[in-house]
Amino acid sequence: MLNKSIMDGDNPDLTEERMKGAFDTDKMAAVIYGSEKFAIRRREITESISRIPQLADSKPFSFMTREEKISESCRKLSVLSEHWNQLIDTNNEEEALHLYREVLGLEGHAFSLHETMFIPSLVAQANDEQQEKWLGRAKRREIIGCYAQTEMGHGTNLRALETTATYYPSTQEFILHTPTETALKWWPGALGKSSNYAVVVADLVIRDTHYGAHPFMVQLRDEKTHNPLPGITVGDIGPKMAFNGADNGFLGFNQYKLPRDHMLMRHSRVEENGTYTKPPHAKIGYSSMVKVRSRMAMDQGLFMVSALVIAVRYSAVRRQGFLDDKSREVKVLDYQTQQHRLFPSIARAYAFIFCGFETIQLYDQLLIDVKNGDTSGMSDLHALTSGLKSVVTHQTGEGIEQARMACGGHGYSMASYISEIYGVAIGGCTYEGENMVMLLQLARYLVKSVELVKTGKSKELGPMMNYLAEPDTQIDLTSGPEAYVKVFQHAARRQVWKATDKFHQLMESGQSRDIAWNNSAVELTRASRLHTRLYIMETFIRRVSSISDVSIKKVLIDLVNVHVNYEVLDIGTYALEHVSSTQLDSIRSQLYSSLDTLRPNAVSLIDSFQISDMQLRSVLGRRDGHVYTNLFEWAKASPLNQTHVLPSVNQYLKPMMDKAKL
Ligand SMILES: CC(C)(COP(=O)(O)OP(=O)(O)OC[C@H]1O[C@@H](n2cnc3c(N)ncnc32)[C@H](O)[C@@H]1OP(=O)(O)O)[C@@H](O)C(=O)NCCC(=O)NCCSC(=O)CCCC(=O)O
Ligand SMILES: Cc1cc2nc3c(=O)[nH]c(=O)nc-3n(C[C@H](O)[C@H](O)[C@H](O)COP(=O)(O)OP(=O)(O)OC[C@H]3O[C@@H](n4cnc5c(N)ncnc54)[C@H](O)[C@@H]3O)c2cc1C
Repeated sequence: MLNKSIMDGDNPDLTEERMKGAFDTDKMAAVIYGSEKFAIRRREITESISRIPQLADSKPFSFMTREEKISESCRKLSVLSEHWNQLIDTNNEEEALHLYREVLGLEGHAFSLHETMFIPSLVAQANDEQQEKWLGRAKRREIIGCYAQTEMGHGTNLRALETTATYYPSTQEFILHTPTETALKWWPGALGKSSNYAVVVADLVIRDTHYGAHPFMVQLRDEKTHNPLPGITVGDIGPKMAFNGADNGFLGFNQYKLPRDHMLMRHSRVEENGTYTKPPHAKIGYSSMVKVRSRMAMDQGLFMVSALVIAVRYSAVRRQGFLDDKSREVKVLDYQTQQHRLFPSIARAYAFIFCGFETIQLYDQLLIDVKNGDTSGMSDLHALTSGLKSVVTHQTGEGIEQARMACGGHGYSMASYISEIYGVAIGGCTYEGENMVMLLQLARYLVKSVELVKTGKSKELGPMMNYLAEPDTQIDLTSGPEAYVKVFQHAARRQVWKATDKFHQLMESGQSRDIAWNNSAVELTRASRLHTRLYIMETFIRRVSSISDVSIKKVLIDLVNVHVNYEVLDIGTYALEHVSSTQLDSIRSQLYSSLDTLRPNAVSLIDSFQISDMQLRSVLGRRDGHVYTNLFEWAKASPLNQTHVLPSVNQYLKPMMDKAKL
């Protein structure tokens, strides 16, 4: 049995698909999750969780109010705390994240930011004594922390943050203060009601000099009563588009005193007498953001996969209309339009996850380098992750929305759960740096790279930038995926140079740097997107080439073929400057035949992610494929169906109709 999720009693249409798969889904899971060991651990953790009944949802999540969702996740966290050490290796971040995803899903919970930003901030920014004091407590979950940076008035422009941390040598204390309404911290996840500590980013002020954003470890609530401490105003910012199991919060300080050693001092310091030592790199305080951005390709890939698991399984059991055989309706997955809607996203999801592995490793390496005093890799990783987070969040949003539409009417129902996945995923277009802003950060790096080439310093180009210095060459599209990489290189190079030239010309014409930049910004963001998509394609091909298992490699090459053909067509207007319209026609034909080739493996490709029903929370996407029975059961469980006649009918509708009868 190659697809390990074949079970007796499953919908035969899905079983048929799983039998068709030409590769072993466990082996594919090992490729997806980076190692056989981790793929096995994932399955073991999922299996162990399923044996703890208290970790199951107490009722369908879609029927819960915000309060119920928050209470349910807290209940599960308290159950988890009894089992933590048996379930996972607590020092393994990936195992912990898998456990959270399985048990708590994606709508947020009290520890969402604790693991992803609070602890990483302490790890990267606190000095040894501070880590001694807080890290153990945080890791043991004696305290709950979050990351409070964004304010009501400013999220992007960190230099304009208004919350001040003013140092007074006389008392050796900082005074944290919120001078205006717009200075209220606004948005931080798990801040409103759950966290009792926060890493707060505030403008450091010493003797009237403003040193800009610095991180501080701040206690927000009493550890015994959980009440806010005097001088602190904290609360929930209200319901959001999605993520409503999370208490994103607001936070204000009224002359709140903080001991000197609560500024995180690994990189910058304030001495007792107020002497300030600046960090070895100006942006080192931004590392918690780079950490999360470096994870986003992986996380977003998994969001996209969740939607695709639902849409592809559903498409394999949904029968509507006829092709050749007029005696039986076809699975909608057999329609070319359906495949075109879904398969390129499957390819992107694989590509994002492979990119995610690279950037996570690059961040881990950077952390070590920075600890050893070497900050030279910071700009490269900042540029890479800025572009990547922007492109993957945007494309993930597009892919999930297509997946929803691919499920027809039932996709629109919360039974599919796709709208929640969509809402959560597209939050990523905004958080951790608004996408346009981050594309422009990468653009700075691209422009500088062109300037190096122009001034004969190509040798100093950073990783992935050499193609900017290379001349255009003839492209032979029959030479395999590398030819498509060449198309992307040509297109990205041309756009990067074009945007840079425009920026330079505007400055030469007398515009200031900032105005010239703004007037070139759309072209610059286009350059950043093309560059990033080139990186994604190259990484995908590189990863697939390194695989030795023949059956796995074969299907992944099929997926690469879908990817490269689709991507080149998708940048048609740029590609046309390098390939002819006849060549584009032939790419189109190849795309259609690659969709056809992939078709038998579609279900196995998404099954390979081994996302449990518990995590998926989708009635439509369940592994067993009994869509209609499951859907009816779910609808019957709706709170509206617990009584035949709603009170609102008796109170309003009936009297209204009765009156009309008179
Ligand atoms: C846009 C910038 C980067 C601008 O910063 P700035 O200090 O004003 O910079 P500038 O003077 O314009 O200079 C730019 C320069 O600073 C460099 N730089 C910027 N960031 C980094 C970095 N992380 N590492 C290394 N270098 C960095 C850039 O490369 C530029 O270098 P250059 O001047 O070109 O040589 C910054 O303000 C920023 O990062 N804004 C985005 C804010 C953000 O991401 N907030 C996230 C809040 S937490 C959150 O959302 C959590 C959600 C998680 C969840 O819910 O799961
Ligand atoms: C779900 C969610 C969770 C979050 N969690 C946290 C958290 O845990 N902690 C935390 O501190 N924050 C958090 N945030 C806040 C988030 O990081 C910010 O909202 C984000 O950085 C964007 O900043 P902004 O809101 O100021 O947007 P703005 O910058 O006001 O964006 C508005 C528009 O202005 C444009 N714009 C702004 N500046 C420029 C520029 N220089 N050039 C061109 N265009 C520009 C943007 O592109 C955008 O179109 C969260 C937000 C969300 C949605």
